[in-house]
Order: sequence, then C-alpha cells, then structure tokens
Amino acid sequence: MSTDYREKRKYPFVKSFYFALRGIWEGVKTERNIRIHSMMTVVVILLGTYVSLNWIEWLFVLIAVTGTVALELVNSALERVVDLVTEEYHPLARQAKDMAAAAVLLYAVFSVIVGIVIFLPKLIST
Ligand SMILES: Nc1ncnc2c1ncn2[C@@H]1O[C@H](COP(=O)(O)OP(=O)(O)OP(=O)(O)O)[C@@H](O)[C@H]1O
Repeated sequence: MSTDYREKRKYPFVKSFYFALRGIWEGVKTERNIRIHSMMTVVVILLGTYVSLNWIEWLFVLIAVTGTVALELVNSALERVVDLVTEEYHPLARQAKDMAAAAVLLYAVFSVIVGIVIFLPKLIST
C-alpha cells in the first residue's frame, strides 16, 4: 500500500457511512455468528414489544443486542487482519483471535443475563 493512496483517502461523511453499511452487509453475508445474532436481535425486539418493556428495560436490551453484533463485527475484522498478516501458525495470532473471541463471549454472557433479568419475570407472569 503506497503513501500516495493514504494521502488521497479523504472521503466525505456520506461515503464513510456507506463503507460502514457495506461492512455490516459483508459481516452478515460471511459470518454465521453475525447472522445468528442479527436474527436474535429481531426476535428480542419483537418480544420486547410484545411484553411492553419500559424505556430503561429497552435501553438495557438495546445495549445488549447492538453491543453483541458490534463486537462480533470487530472480532471478524480482527480475524481478517490476522489472516492478512499471517497464514502460518503464530502464538500472537492465536492470542489475538482468542482474546477477540473472549471479548465476544464475555459480552454475550452479559447479554444473556440482561435477557434473563428483564424477560423471564415478564414471561412467567403472562
Ligand atoms: N494463524 C494462527 N496462528 C495460531 N492460531 C490460530 C491462527 N488462526 C487461528 N488460530 C486459532 O484458531 C482459532 C479459530 O480461528 P479462526 O480464524 O478459524 O476463527 P473462528 O473462531 O473459527 O472464527 P469464526 O467461526 O467466527 O469465523 C483461533 O481462536 C485461534 O486460537
């Protein structure tokens, strides 16, 4: 990659927005976990509407679901960067991928706890 390319790389805001949307689309297209979490996001939003969450509950639920998908995207981006740097086995590559996966796992546990705390009492009482 030449320095020249970096100097020219000043895109307007709308174009940067387009790149981000393209990143979401690439993630959904190529990563099974992102597809699963995106579908779960839709299900959770429908369920939240059905049980009439209040605004604080919505806030927690949205932080949980959007955070999970966002972290999955970062994890997938990091996997690609690692694969770009090396296709050989390398302890640092392993650590980088394992740590990124661990971040997703931790956040997924938080999301499940949020889901249980908010939805379980409502579903039991309906
Ligand atoms: N170049 C590498 N060097 C060392 N270990 C690696 C390397 N690439 C992958 N690994 C190990 O294999 C694991 C799985 O890596 P991989 O790239 O297949 O991701 P993944 O978790 O299967 O991703 P996904 O299923 O989300 O696509 C990593 O967490 C890491 O422990």
